[in-house]
Amino acid sequence: MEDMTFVLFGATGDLAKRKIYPALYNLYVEGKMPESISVIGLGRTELTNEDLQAQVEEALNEFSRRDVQSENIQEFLSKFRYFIFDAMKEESYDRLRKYIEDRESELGIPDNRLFYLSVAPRLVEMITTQLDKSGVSRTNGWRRLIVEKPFGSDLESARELNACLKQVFDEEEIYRIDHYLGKPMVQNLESLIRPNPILKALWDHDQIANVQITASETVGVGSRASYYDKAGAIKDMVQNHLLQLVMMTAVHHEKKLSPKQTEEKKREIMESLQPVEPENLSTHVIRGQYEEGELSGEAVPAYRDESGVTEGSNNDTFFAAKLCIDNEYWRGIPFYIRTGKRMNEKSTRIVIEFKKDTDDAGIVSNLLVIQVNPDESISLRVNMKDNSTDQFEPQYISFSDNSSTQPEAYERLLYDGMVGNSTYFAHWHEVELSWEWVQPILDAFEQDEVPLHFYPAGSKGPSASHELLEKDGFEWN
Ligand SMILES: NC(=O)C1=CN([C@@H]2O[C@H](COP(=O)(O)OP(=O)(O)OC[C@H]3O[C@@H](n4cnc5c(N)ncnc54)[C@H](OP(=O)(O)O)[C@@H]3O)[C@@H](O)[C@H]2O)C=CC1
Ligand SMILES: O=C1O[C@H](COP(=O)(O)O)[C@@H](O)[C@H](O)[C@H]1O
Repeated sequence: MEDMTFVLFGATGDLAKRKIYPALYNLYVEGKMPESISVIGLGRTELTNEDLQAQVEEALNEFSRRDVQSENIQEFLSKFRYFIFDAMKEESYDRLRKYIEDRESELGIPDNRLFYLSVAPRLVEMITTQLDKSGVSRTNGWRRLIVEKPFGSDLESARELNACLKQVFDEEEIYRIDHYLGKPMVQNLESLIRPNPILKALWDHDQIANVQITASETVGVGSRASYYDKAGAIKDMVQNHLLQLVMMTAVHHEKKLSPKQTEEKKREIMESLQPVEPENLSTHVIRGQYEEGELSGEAVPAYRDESGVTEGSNNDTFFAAKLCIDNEYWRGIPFYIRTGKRMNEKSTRIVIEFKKDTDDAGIVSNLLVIQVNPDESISLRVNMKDNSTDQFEPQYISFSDNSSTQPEAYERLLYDGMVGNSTYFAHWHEVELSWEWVQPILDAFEQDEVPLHFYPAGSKGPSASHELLEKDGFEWN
């Protein structure tokens, strides 16, 4: 890997502490870092280099999947420098350029620069424009920009943001993070299907009855009401993570695909995704919000009673929909997606339900269950006869790998960013097409044209989401 400077905007923030520092540390321990790297953390808070290094160490102790090793921690921390920086002040950028250049000379490294914008979306345009104007991003070596979610707050703002980034960086240099693409099981989808003819042969509308993608959470809005009450599940989870899971599941892997081919296939999936017709909005889309309820034996408040939520808010904390992909593989096969906060379980999974070819008593459809989160497993539901009762009973053939040695999503994505592999980042066309699919639904939510269904906290979501599948003769698995 080439030596570089890693410029972290938002070095004092929550994401840096919980995800970025642990990811960098684990990469370092595994030897997946450049020989020589300059990490420059930026923020307005007045810190010294030593203060930042102490904060990084504290974050590692709290959040790293691997215990901090006394023999290497000092060397790791010595790579970090802190630079006091206000993104809104133009003069900060000239000073930053000089600071980066001085450190590059000190370490004798080339001007390869990775800019990670772990800051509020409102700062992204200003930072990108000023990086160019000040020359910070004009390098002889390579330069890359990692941008956090959310990427825009609707179709128009996403296009504006992208236009701004494109004035400075080429698409190949922009790495839009969607941490679901960093999850090992999502990255393994291709290697699950392609080398297994038994699955590859079944991966289309002749054999599959429906696909179900669930991302349920037990947490509520927590302390994020100021953001979440405007975003809702649709912007927070659906426009990005769930639609990425749809793309990754629907891509066909007849042969090994190059990153570019994967990108094109994902784009084709989104182009084939049918918009929800206005007359189907209230039947194919379910908007929900949690009421008070119980989780792990504890009473939890209704969304509307959570701190920071607007009184009488109609924000969606649950979203389910029926999607149709009109291409040769998936025509006629519904994809059902759902996500919600304050559900009965934390689980992200992709379930492929196969068609039944007999209605014999006790026979159930075969299911391939790909558990993405929190545990990773693959299981296949098959029909087995119980010899003692002579009845069919569903049985599961399962494989799971829950070892803590697996690199986490941010580790994988940061590594890819450092080596310049953008396969598991969201490319602009995917992001734009996702917003295009979501936008009419967002508009309908804003106009209150889609009913809001309430569900008790700790439940499986509103009954309307179950009816969505029952109408088609299915149920959520
Ligand atoms: N936290 C999370 O779990 C997740 C976060 N994200 C995204 O990551 C990004 C960062 O989130 P998070 O870390 O939670 O946010 P925080 O509010 O915790 O941190 C914001 C960071 O931005 C810095 N900052 C704010 N204003 C300025 C400024 N004018 N100039 C320079 N630095 C500034 C702050 O530093 P200082 O105050 O010192 O200036 C701080 O380091 C956001 O886009 C968020 O949507 C995405 C997924 C999950
Ligand atoms: O991006 C987000 O994801 C988390 C859920 O992520 P997971 O990896 O725990 O499944 C969600 O809680 C959060 O609201 C959202 O912003």
